[in-house]
Formats: sequence, structure tokens, C-alpha cells
Amino acid sequence: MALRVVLLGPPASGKGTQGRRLADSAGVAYLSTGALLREAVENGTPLGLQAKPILDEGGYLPDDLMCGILGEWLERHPDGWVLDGFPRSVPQAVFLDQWLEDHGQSLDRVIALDAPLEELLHRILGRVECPDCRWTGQESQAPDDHCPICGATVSRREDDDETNFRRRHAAYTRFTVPLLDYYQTHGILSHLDATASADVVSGAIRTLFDPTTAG
Ligand SMILES: Nc1ncnc2c1ncn2[C@@H]1O[C@H](COP(=O)(O)OP(=O)(O)O)[C@@H](O)[C@H]1O
Repeated sequence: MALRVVLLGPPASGKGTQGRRLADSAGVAYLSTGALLREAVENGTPLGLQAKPILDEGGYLPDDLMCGILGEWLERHPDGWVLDGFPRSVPQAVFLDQWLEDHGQSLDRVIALDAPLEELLHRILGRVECPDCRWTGQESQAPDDHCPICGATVSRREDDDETNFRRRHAAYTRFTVPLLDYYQTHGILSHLDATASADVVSGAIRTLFDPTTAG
């Protein structure tokens, strides 16, 4: 089935971990817009040069730019996806709805991963990312700094310091939290407690798509 899911949640709420797991189990594509931008920065592409100062400051890229990137990506992935990091604002959500309507597609579910700021800050300070496969997790999950998925050497993200995290969290509150109301009114939003372990959250997500438990 061509599952189409959007994950919402503040920085370090587990969107990357859960997004990959859900995409793998459903056999659909996974996109992290943050990982896409960090790769562009590392490769020094024109997009990366534009994104770098914004990522360094913990702000959001312009909606028009992100909608252009997404439009191209969605064209290449007609058979379903899990989106982590898009939409991140109401204009981006309006763009996505219009794009889906124009292409005869629809969104199955929006999952909001909820966690308090203190828990997120704690996670951010112990978080590492793989430069090759973009796996993200805690340092304790990467023995001897090796990625558990591909074995490359992991490192902290440049933007994972407390000041940058607090700015990203503020941007999330200002631009992304209004999306919760937007999707609530569309009747496709599910809130999950993201303070539980990754496996418990994955189980809760599976339950959302399990026809035997669907009400
Ligand atoms: N849809 C988007 N619109 C604007 N900026 C974005 C978008 N997606 C990613 N970004 C930029 O990439 C950064 C990193 O995103 P991400 O990896 O999802 O990190 P996190 O969720 O941990 O903050 C964001 O803080 C923002 O600057």
C-alpha cells in the first residue's frame, strides 16, 4: 500500500529513528529534509551554501525554497513515503495538500511526537549522526563511534549545542506548532508520547496502522 505519513515533533523527539523504521516496515521512501540540507552543506552545493548560515543560527529555510525541493522529491517518489522535517510551517502544509490534490494522492496520517524541552535537551547533548547513511542516535548506541548501520565513524551534529537547540525549539514553537491545529482540523493527526523508549514508540506507531486495532 502506498502509505503517506508526515512526522511532526520538536528537535530530538525521535522523528529520524521512527521515520526510518516506519518507512522500512511499510516499504516506502523516507526523507529527512534536515539530513538532505546537512549533506548539501557538506558537499558545498549552491543549496548548501545558502543553507549553512541558517542551520548555524537554528532558523528555518524559506518556505519557497523548501517547497521547490519537496516538489521535485515527491515527483520521484510516487509510491509512498514518510516525511521527517516537511512540512514545518502552515504554508508548507498548504503546498503539500495542493501538490497531493494535483497528483491524485492523499496523506494517510500525521504523527506528532510529544516530549518536554528538558528531555529533548538531554538527548541533543548525547546525539550523534553518521555522515554516510545519516543514521542518528545516542552516543551509547554507536560503540567506539561506529555507526550501527554502516560502520562509518559517527560525530556530533554541528547544530547540536544548547544555544542552537533552544533556537530551533523556539522556531518549532512559532512555525511548526500551528501545524498541529491545521492537521487536527483535517482529522488525520495522532499524538504520541515520545518520552517512551524508541521500541515502545515504534509499537504505538504500528498500532496506528494495524487494521485489527483501528477503531
Ligand atoms: N521544511 C523545512 N523548512 C525550513 N527549514 C528546514 C526544513 N527542514 C529542515 N530545515 C532546516 O534543517 C534544520 C535541521 O533539521 P532536522 O535535521 O530535522 O533537525 P531537528 O528536527 O533535530 O531540529 C532545521 O533546524 C532547519 O534549519
